[in-house]
Amino acid sequence: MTYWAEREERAMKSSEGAGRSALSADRDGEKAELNIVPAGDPWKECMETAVQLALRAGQVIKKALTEEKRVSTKTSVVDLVTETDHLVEELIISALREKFPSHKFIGEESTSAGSKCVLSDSPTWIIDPIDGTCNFVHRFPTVAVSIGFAVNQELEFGVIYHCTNGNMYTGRKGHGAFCNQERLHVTQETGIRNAFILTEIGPKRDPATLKLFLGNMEKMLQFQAHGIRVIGSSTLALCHIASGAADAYYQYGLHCWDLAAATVIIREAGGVVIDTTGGPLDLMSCRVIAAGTMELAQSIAQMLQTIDYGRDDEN
Ligand SMILES: O=P(O)(O)O[C@H]1[C@H](O)[C@@H](O)[C@H](O)[C@H](O)[C@@H]1O
Ligand SMILES: [Mg+2]
Ligand SMILES: [Mg+2]
Repeated sequence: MTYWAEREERAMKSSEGAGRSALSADRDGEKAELNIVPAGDPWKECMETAVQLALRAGQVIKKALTEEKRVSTKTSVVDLVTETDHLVEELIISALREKFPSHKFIGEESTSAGSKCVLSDSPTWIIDPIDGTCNFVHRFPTVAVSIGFAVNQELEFGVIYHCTNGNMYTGRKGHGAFCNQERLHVTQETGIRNAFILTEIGPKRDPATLKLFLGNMEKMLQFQAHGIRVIGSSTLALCHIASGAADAYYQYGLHCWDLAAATVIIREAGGVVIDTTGGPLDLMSCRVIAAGTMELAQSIAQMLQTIDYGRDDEN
């Protein structure tokens, strides 16, 4: 059992059930003996709370994975959402609002319900309650909860919890990135040839989009990339870049709540996260390239045909 799974079990035993916020687990003496949050960190308490809430959310998601689900669709017939997505987002945001009433929140399902997706200078939590909902609906165990945090529009830390294998990925600006207790480092691959590349399909399935998506994959393979994989969770795919399990990731059609936490984790693992044009990352642009090296990221940028998914902050 992983370190975090053991902690999760202890947290569960010290509280009355998954419904209680992680904060009460804290109050029951399950103080997080976290060594991933450096001393004197101004956002220490926030990051510790994020880890506790990710553990709590992970319990709810893991339990619901094999249960019957009520599934509905959002922007397309393959863009799925369940009652657990809503429950988990409400659990996380209500607990954070209670502890940090002046903070702002961007959540995938709140945004989908019409909340404005705007990143101000206020301390802002950027949350994907279940990343990999299509996987979740099909009981495919690659699902995560992602909690990012920004202040003055700068990403400060990220927490991504793999709900079924217990891997807790964390990154704090200027203090490194970890998976459980292990420090993360990206690869040093510089060329597409021999690279192991991850991507995601995105929710559009019209013929023109599919042609562009498959065309981009074809180009990578023509340049003799060793492999391309689509795992159905952009945040966990991005964590694989941070851990060195893959060399690069690109996608059109993800969102700021897929990117926020993972961007800190990759950068703190020594990697780069940029726009698909090769310029600086635009968190709201619904597109990204991440890689262990800037050379590899730029090579991919030169290759890609753009797929337009609009912006998170345009509505
Ligand atoms: O909707 P969730 O939170 O499951 O996020 C997924 C996106 O919906 C996909 O478009 C995208 O392709 C990725 O799979 C991403 O993880
Ligand atoms: Mg989601
Ligand atoms: Mg997502």
